[in-house]
Amino acid sequence: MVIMLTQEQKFEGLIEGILANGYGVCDDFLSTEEVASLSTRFTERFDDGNFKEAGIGKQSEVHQAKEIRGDKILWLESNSVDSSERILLDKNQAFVDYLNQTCYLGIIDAEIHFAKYDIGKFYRRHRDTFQAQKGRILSVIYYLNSNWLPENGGNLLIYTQENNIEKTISIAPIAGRLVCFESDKLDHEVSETFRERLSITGWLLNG
Ligand SMILES: O=C(O)CCC(=O)C(=O)O
Ligand SMILES: [Fe+2]
Repeated sequence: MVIMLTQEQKFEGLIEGILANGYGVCDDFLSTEEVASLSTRFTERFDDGNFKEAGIGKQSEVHQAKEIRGDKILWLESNSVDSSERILLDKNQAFVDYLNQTCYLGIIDAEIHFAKYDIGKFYRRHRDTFQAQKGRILSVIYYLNSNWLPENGGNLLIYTQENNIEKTISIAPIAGRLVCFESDKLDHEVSETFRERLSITGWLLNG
């Protein structure tokens, strides 16, 4: 039997995960139709030619960054009027409102980008609050990859501590899934992908 969760139950599940383990995972956070609409928009915007190689700090460091991360990104405008982008921005905002109401996180803004990893690309182990990225409290990643198979690689690896022993959690970037974790607490990486991998990554900011 398929159990359909309400949006509120999905938010609760994510928050429980973060409190218990440091990260939350919610499948079907985006519906099949929403994934399709966002994927089409993603491709349109990529084809416009405005995606940039992602950096790891200042723009001048993009060159060295290639050893560390290989994705191409495009930032979303928070006031976008595109209907597909609004689906994502409004759902993200609904989650922010719920977090603020129930956990008093004081989130006042979000920065969100499309990210495309071509075959052979990866993002080495890192934390999301390096250098000037203060104010990031939660990282959110929405995945858009239908029919993702284990042999496609490209997993999000999250490193957690259990009784001082490091544990690696491997999460596949499957369509509709949202992963959320505290930006300053968890090391994570994207393992090499063997298929084009599309996602939308955001940071919820309290300053
Ligand atoms: O795409 C992912 O699974 C993680 C991406 C990531 O860690 C980042 O952009 O900082
Ligand atoms: Fe990250």
